[in-house]
Amino acid sequence: MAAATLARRIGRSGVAVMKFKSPPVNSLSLEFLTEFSISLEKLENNRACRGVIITSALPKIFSSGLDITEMCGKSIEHYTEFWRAVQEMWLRLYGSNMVTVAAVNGSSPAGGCLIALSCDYRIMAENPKFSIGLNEAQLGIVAPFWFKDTFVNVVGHRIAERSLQLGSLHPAPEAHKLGLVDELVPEEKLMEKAAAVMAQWLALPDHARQLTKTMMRKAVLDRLVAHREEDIKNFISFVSKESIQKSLRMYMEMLKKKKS
Ligand SMILES: CCCC/C=C/CC(=O)SCCNC(=O)CCNC(=O)[C@H](O)C(C)(C)COP(=O)(O)OP(=O)(O)OC[C@H]1O[C@@H](n2cnc3c(N)ncnc32)[C@H](O)[C@@H]1OP(=O)(O)O
Repeated sequence: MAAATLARRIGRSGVAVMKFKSPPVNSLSLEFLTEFSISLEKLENNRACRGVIITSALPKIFSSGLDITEMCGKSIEHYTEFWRAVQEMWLRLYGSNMVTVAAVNGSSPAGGCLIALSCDYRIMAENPKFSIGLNEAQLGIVAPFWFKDTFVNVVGHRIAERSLQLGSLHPAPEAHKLGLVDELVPEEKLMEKAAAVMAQWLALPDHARQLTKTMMRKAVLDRLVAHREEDIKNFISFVSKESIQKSLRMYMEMLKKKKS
């Protein structure tokens, strides 16, 4: 692949560390998503690997979510390929047999939040400037049902309903209070804590933990698998609307203006 987005390392403990490295903000482009899914598949098939810690190599940003330029002014074929790659990434991560720990060392809106939500445990740097949440509504777009299902499974229906409707990005302390992240630690302790949590989860017999995880997540995973093509059609029809294209363009302009 042209851009090296990820680094992987499997230690003697059977734990891989995956670091997102796609400057400037780890946005989830088609290339990034494809590389991420392939990396997950390789780790999944590697018997030496029992767990993965996902973090960012960039300062202040875990991931800025789906790459908005992939959803602006592109062909139907491109939207199809892109959305299939988003689905594939989620099916692999949410359905992983490995223990997955997100070490959230920066802001994590929308698709970035989905990645963290799809892990078994989330530890975030206790910096109130870092925020996390499914903010799709703020862009004038709607989080798909499987983003919503993943969110509900973590924080419960009421918190998810309010947070999704408002497109809230929660500063780290609030995210912790809502249960969106499991723990806050000083940024310099993040990886040490992630390794300790990982060791705790890996102390259990794999088969019992894996079957329990499958039992908890299967219904939500099966729902997307059963409606995958319909979900792609919905995405294309939604994102192709001129009103949605306009919202996305305006949002990108707002991001650029913010700088100047
Ligand atoms: C239609 C069905 C549902 C589809 C579901 C979609 C889910 C999604 O994930 S949508 C994406 C939602 N993401 C966001 O709302 C995040 C937007 N970005 C930010 O809020 C900020 O960039 C940041 C907090 C992540 C980082 O702020 P910082 O000040 O450090 O950097 P910036 O100057 O804002 O950005 C640098 C550079 O990157 C571009 N960029 C940022 N985010 C994205 C993105 N998600 N996709 C594409 N490009 C992005 C930004 O425009 C800047 O570009 P330039 O340097 O060219 O100006």
